[in-house]
Amino acid sequence: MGIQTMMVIGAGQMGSGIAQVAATAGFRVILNDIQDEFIQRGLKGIQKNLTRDVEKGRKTEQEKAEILARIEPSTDLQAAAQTDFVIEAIIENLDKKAEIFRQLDAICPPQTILASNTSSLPITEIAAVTNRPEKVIGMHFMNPVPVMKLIEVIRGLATSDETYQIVEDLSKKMQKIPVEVNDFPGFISNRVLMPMINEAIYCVYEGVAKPEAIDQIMKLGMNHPMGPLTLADFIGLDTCLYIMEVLHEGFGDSKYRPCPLLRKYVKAGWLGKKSGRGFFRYES
Ligand SMILES: CC(=O)CC(=O)SCCNC(=O)CCNC(=O)[C@H](O)C(C)(C)COP(=O)(O)OP(=O)(O)OC[C@H]1O[C@@H](n2cnc3c(N)ncnc32)[C@H](O)[C@@H]1OP(=O)(O)O
Ligand SMILES: NC(=O)C1=CN([C@@H]2O[C@H](COP(=O)(O)OP(=O)(O)OC[C@H]3O[C@@H](n4cnc5c(N)ncnc54)[C@H](OP(=O)(O)O)[C@@H]3O)[C@@H](O)[C@H]2O)C=CC1
Repeated sequence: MGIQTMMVIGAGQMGSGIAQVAATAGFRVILNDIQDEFIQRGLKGIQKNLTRDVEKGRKTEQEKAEILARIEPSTDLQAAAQTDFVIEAIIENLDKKAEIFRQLDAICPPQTILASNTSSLPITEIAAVTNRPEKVIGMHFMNPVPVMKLIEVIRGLATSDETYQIVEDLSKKMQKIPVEVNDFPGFISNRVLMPMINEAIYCVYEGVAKPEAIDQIMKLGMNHPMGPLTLADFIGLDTCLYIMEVLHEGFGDSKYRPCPLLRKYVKAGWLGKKSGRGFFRYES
């Protein structure tokens, strides 16, 4: 199956990054969100990244213009009827994702593959709301999408070999490296990463050290490019909390309990970099 047109649903930090790499790989991309304002914000980010590529001599002005011209904004989910492939990147909420997949199943032609960029939610359950579970798969990009090489590809219980192969080929076409995992809460990436971040938050909560010190220890001592609290702010504290809740509920093990300080920050609207404040402060 030759993929020509894809839809990316959710123009937040992940969706806009995915649209950028897909358009750069030559695909026509319909970038969908509930409000045009969010799409315009996503497009602005893509434009900024491409301008930096031009300034650094990695792309020409013409290539930049061609990539941007391949991205079409749309607030109408019905536009998915024209697509061969859909990647959903809305907020990390099972009911909201299931609702989108239910609608997509009714809108899209039967051959269209429906992928989710979920960080932790069960692909098998998302697939089960559709009449095409063999064509539903997890395609988990890492943040920042234009930079990070990995795509964690998650096979739901019913995902077919053909669907897996198409996603593996597509990932390579987007200059990424796909790695296959099975469908368990948090998959591999966030089952390993998020408890470390949660533990770093417990260290703040218990007054073991200041956020700056915790990050410095992990950067200088473990060679992490970002400390865990800066990384949590970068991912989004709401997303971190949702993922911890999925791990906690999915495994029923208290070792995954989200730190109360994480809950408090999210309730206060301190979502990290995207809201201007999390463990650290950011200028918009
Ligand atoms: C939650 C989940 O479900 C899964 C996840 O995604 S978990 C998060 C996974 N991501 C990480 O762990 C990221 C950890 N951090 C890093 O790797 C690095 O800090 C970083 C790549 C983000 C930035 O690197 P840095 O060396 O500190 O900064 P900087 O020199 O500004 O950037 C390095 C390059 O990345 C690019 N870059 C940085 N941030 C970017 C962004 N948001 N978008 C696009 N490009 C970006 C820069 O342009 C620069 O490119 P060139 O050198 O080619 O010009
Ligand atoms: N942040 C990260 O580091 C990573 C996140 N992910 C996953 O990617 C997904 C998106 O995360 P991220 O980009 O960070 O989140 P953001 O909050 O940046 O973006 C989510 C976007 O989806 C929009 N949205 C919400 N509901 C709908 C809907 N029904 N239809 C269309 N658009 C909708 C939101 O609009 P509004 O603002 O109005 O809600 C927002 O623009 C999540 O599943 C997350 O777990 C995966 C890898 C890494």
